[in-house]
Amino acid sequence: MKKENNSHPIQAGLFLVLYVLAGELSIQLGTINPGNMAIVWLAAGIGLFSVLRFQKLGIALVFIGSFIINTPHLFQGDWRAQIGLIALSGLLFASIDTLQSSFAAQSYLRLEKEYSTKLWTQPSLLPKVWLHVCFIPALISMPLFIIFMLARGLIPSDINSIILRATILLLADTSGLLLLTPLYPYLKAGTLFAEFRRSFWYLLAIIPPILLNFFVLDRVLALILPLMIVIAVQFRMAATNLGLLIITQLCIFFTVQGYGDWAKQNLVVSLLQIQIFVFSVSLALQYLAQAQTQIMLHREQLETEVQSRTESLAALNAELTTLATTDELTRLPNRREWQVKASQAILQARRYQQALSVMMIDVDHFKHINDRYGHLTGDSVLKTIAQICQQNIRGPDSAARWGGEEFVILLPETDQTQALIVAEKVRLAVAQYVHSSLEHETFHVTVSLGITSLLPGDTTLDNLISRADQAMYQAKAAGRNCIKSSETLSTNYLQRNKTS
Ligand SMILES: Nc1nc2c(ncn2[C@@H]2O[C@H](COP(=O)(O)OP(=O)(O)OP(=O)(O)O)[C@@H](O)[C@H]2O)c(=O)[nH]1
Repeated sequence: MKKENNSHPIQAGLFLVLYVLAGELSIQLGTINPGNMAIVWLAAGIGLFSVLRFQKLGIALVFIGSFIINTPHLFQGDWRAQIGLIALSGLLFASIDTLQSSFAAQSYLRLEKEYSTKLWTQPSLLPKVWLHVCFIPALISMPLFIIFMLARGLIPSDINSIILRATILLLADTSGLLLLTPLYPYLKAGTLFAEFRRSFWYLLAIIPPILLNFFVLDRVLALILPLMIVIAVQFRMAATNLGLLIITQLCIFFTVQGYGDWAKQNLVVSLLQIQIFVFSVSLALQYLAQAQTQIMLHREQLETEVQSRTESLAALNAELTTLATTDELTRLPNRREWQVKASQAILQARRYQQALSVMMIDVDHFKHINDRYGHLTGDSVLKTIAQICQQNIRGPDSAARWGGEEFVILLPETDQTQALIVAEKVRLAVAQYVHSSLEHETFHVTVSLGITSLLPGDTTLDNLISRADQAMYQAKAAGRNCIKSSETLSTNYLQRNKTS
């Protein structure tokens, strides 16, 4: 904040210098005499910047700047004799310039408030900016200048000469505003220099065709148009106006020096033609630059939209996949998902002649648990058993909810003996777990387990499921809370284990 305050007077001083330089450059490059009327009055644009940036101080800057530029050009003959009149004329000139800049700045702020960011991205708003910020302020100040200059005898009073000068004056002020106004948003954002650097080589490339036009062939000017179109499309508003500034200044300079196509005519007509050239080219290029900005913005919007939609679609897909493959209650893989995995595991086990076992688990007297403690407690029991199954298997194994109160476990690379050990771990863990009802009643639950292992004749998962199922029913028949294997060996092993 402090820095801003300190830099304020320095910045204001720089703007004053810039205003005077721009005005003097405009006068020195090409003027219509008598009357010292610049062809493109760049000071009008700098005046607009000053008022926009420094408000009241900016108005004072324009007044002082205009007085400094214009007063020396009002001297005619012996200045000592008419010093009072010259000073008064300088003050009047400065007042008209200040009025013009203030009016342009007010219109600019009004439009900016009305359209905010759209003001510089909507090509359809361009005519409005031209009219309100560039043309009307110039139109208001022009008659005042003409009347004043006629009164002081600074311009001829014949009607043709007045019309010509009025037109030149109007176009000069309008084009000064027109070329510089679009640069203000960049100046405000502090990105003008960066924009200039970005487009530097393209802007430099404009100069050779212009030199060629004025020194070698008169028609080469058309060459810069494709280049300017590229600049407008590639770099948009700031570079377009910087390019237009270069073109305009060089065209005025060389024409006044007597070079090129325009110079062959009457100089006044030549300069008028340059003004018209500036207008038509500016209109087309500024429109193109803004249309391109709009296309870019639309593309960015579309890209963001597509990206966010792709992301939400991916999230939705992931959710759908989870829903399609997971059991909602226990969060274990569901039957379909497990069947796919188990079928693949069987293929692999057969291919590499590896062992594989399947375990079927059924909760004992689950109907009774539901009836006694309620379905919510029954659900909680199923979730706990699912967790116990998960906790007692290894990474490559896979537990799933088969349906209702039944679970399955796939045990790749596991033979009958190893499968029995896993089954026993599950059985014991379930039997030892203390469940609690909603009414805080505690109870135990047991499971009956059937296991089977892959046999050479097993071509499908159904073979194993059906054997594991039968073994599980045998466990139920044998009094529940026990393990039965589809092979006699394991039955003996378990019976031995149970009695021990
Ligand atoms: N709470 C709850 N109950 C379920 C769920 N799925 C199935 N059940 C119940 O589980 C019970 C299974 O009963 P049965 O098939 O008669 O078997 P059981 O009572 O466990 O008897 P055995 O299997 O012979 O020991 C039925 O009452 C079903 O309503 C579930 O997701 N939540």
